[in-house]
Amino acid sequence: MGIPTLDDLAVDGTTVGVRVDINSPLDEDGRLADDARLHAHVGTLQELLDRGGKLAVLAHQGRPGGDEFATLEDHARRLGELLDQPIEYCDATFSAEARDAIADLDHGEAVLLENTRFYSEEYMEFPPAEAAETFLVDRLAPVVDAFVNDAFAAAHRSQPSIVGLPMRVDSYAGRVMERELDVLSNIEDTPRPRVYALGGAKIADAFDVAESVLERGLADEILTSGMTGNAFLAASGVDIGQPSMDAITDRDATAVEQAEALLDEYGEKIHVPEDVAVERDGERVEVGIDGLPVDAPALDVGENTAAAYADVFETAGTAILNGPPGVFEEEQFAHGTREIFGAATSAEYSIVGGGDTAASLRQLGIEGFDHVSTGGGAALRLLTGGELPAVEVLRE
Ligand SMILES: Nc1ncnc2c1ncn2[C@@H]1O[C@H](COP(=O)(O)OP(=O)(O)OP(=O)(O)O)[C@@H](O)[C@H]1O
Ligand SMILES: O=C(O)[C@H](O)COP(=O)(O)O
Repeated sequence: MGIPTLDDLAVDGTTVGVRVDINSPLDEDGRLADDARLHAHVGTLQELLDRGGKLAVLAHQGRPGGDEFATLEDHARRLGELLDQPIEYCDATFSAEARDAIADLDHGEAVLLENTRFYSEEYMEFPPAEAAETFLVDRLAPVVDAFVNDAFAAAHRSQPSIVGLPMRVDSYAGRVMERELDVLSNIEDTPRPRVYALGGAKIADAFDVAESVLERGLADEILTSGMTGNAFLAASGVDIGQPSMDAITDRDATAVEQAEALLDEYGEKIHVPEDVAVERDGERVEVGIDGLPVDAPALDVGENTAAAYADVFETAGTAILNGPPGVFEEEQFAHGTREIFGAATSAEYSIVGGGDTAASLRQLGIEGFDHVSTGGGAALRLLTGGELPAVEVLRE
């Protein structure tokens, strides 16, 4: 992998800054609604604690002004439960109070510092050398002996706690980062045929993935669903109806043209839904292509599409999933997600990327994947052949 890992770090007795990504959905009371990302970092944190580290843990939650912009107090409580030892919470990130909390740590103890994004610089993107001069880095670099970046899900952000600290402190990839890079940087070594199931509502991201993996010869089949599938259906010449078209063009005004261009060039590899499901009088109603257009948005693929896609996975070497096939949050439109994602586990090797995609698996209780990435945007960046600033700076 070419970057230092925890195997290269002499932990005992040292103070280690650890960047994790525990950015999570919150409920109406601002409490954690899902702790999957906290679970993911338990291995790295436990290892560092067991090896005698004093851990200053850094993380962000939400975006300034957003509903999920919140303190990390509840995260510290939950991390303590998961690690079976109290994790101190400090309501400061790099002030004297935070630095004192770090200085007071004993071997095998950890403090979770406050949401890094409470400080404006942490929500800006900088080249690493400039990030190294920010206040957060300037104040924290002198009080840690080493830095471990385990925040794969934020590795596409060139922000101070991600790219600035490694410019000033000896730095290492944590176990989550190491595993994600091992899997997602080596897609070309996975068994064929390689099938990508691209759904969800981030149509532009799905097109980027499709274009990149088709151009690079990585994809043998692409199964389109969700709003992405609706756009491909429209691009294939089917009148899907105004409500579905509006939903697509609200997201991306040129979506249908982009889908047309992909179909023109790679049509034989791209599967388009053959039926959809809409809501009528509160009920799920299946509509075949012949029944389109309809005056309601298509919120799921239909049963025939789900069955056809499930068949493709029967003989797949690798299944790569990004974006749920329907509005799985509503039970009546979860059918496509349940069937298609459920069938994907029959591929020899299966990988899941995307925050909502992973959440859909947990919600529907679908298990058996070889790798469920903690990352959304970061995983996509790797799947489309891009570089991650957090990783580049660990190489230096
Ligand atoms: N036909 C559809 N119409 C509208 N929304 C849909 C449809 N199918 C799926 N969705 C919605 O897509 C959303 C998830 O799509 P998204 O592309 O954001 O997934 P993701 O890549 O896993 O997530 P993220 O990028 O946030 O990590 C879900 O909330 C789901 O309800
Ligand atoms: O959830 C994510 O994708 C990461 O935590 C990064 O969050 P951001 O998109 O708000 O930078």
